[in-house]
Amino acid sequence: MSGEKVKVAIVGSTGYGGVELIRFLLGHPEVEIVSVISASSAGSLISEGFPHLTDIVVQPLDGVDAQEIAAKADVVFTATPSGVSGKLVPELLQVGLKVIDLSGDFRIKDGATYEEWYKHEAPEDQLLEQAVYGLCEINGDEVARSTGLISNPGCYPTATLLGLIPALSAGWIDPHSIIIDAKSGVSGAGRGLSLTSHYGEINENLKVYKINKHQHIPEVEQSLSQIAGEPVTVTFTTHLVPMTRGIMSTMYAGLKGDYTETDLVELYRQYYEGRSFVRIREAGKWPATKEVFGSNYCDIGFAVDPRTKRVTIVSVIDNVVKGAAGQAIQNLNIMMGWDETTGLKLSPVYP
Ligand SMILES: NC(=O)C1=CN([C@@H]2O[C@H](COP(=O)(O)OP(=O)(O)OC[C@H]3O[C@@H](n4cnc5c(N)ncnc54)[C@H](OP(=O)(O)O)[C@@H]3O)[C@@H](O)[C@H]2O)C=CC1
Ligand SMILES: CC(=O)N[C@@H](CCC(=O)OP(=O)(O)O)C(=O)O
Repeated sequence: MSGEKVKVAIVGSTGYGGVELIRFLLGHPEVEIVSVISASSAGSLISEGFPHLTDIVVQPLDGVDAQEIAAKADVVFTATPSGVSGKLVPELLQVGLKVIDLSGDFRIKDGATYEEWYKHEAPEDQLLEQAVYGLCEINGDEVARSTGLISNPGCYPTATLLGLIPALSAGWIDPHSIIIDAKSGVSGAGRGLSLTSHYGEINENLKVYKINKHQHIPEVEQSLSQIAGEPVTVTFTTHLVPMTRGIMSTMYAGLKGDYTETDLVELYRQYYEGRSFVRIREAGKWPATKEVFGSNYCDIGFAVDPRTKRVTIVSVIDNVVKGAAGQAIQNLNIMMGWDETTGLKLSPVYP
């Protein structure tokens, strides 16, 4: 491999976010994966747990050691659970690594709010301040100027914020009327075993969970409040659906004028002009999760009800790609000054 490639390491490489990072980074022309890391399986091959990577990833898993990672890599992705990232990331920054963290630990700027929703200690204020919230299409400029810590957005917030921000920022919707009804496939819960994602519990079932208690609520409210210039609260309800990948966020808001679906399509197409990964459906057409499966796209469609003066916005992503690994690589691309689509130009898997 070329010595000029950027050397990357992946902590949490044995999780769903980690293996998806491997899948995309193997095809990325500017990077070399120098270390795949596991806290529990160091020394073994990743293909023991993931046979689909047999003969593809042949280097044994490394242990979690900041100095060793820094000796090999320039950039490290931490695809680790919340609570774990909060403790590990400061060590990685201290040894000079650039870090892209996939957990929720550095997304909330206010430590007390983080502790209220995540139920464990927040990282230091200085790091929360330093972390750039990497919602690429909205904060790309900040990502490009980052000093070394990117906090990758949550899966639900990515679909939701990309769906709401253009209308909110144009002043077309009432910030106090927003209701979000979001649905996710089970891979959103990670690879760990739990009764919730057990086949017999999820197959032929539709479950609502964490009503008014979901940890992504303050993340969504933080961004919407910044855009609106005033505190915004949302009703946010999450559901688990019997599929592996995919998020659909269906959002309802009161319209502040007689805007049509065609107006919304035009507004959003202008807002996301030049951004390859957001696709706006024409008036009267709505996206489905299969239309983004395995890809870094976020597809958005609208319906306006003139009777209720409300708009319904439908936004879909693949939670493991645009909601995690794909957006993390998009952030790497922007941080390094590469085209944001580098290594990510895969069309969705269909059917
Ligand atoms: N799945 C998704 O759709 C999304 C996930 N996220 C976030 O991304 C992160 C990773 O998620 P996901 O891959 O789904 O989770 P998984 O549960 O599938 O994987 C997490 C990985 O973290 C590793 N890990 C656990 N404890 C430690 C530790 N103490 N030190 C180092 N590594 C550890 C584990 O590997 P090992 O024991 O081998 O080290 C495990 O493979 C989480 O914070 C999650 O919330 C964000 C958006 C979407
Ligand atoms: C289906 C499912 O269980 N999804 C998870 C998403 C977790 C996640 O991505 O967590 P952070 O973004 O906060 O790190 C959940 O709802 O908690």
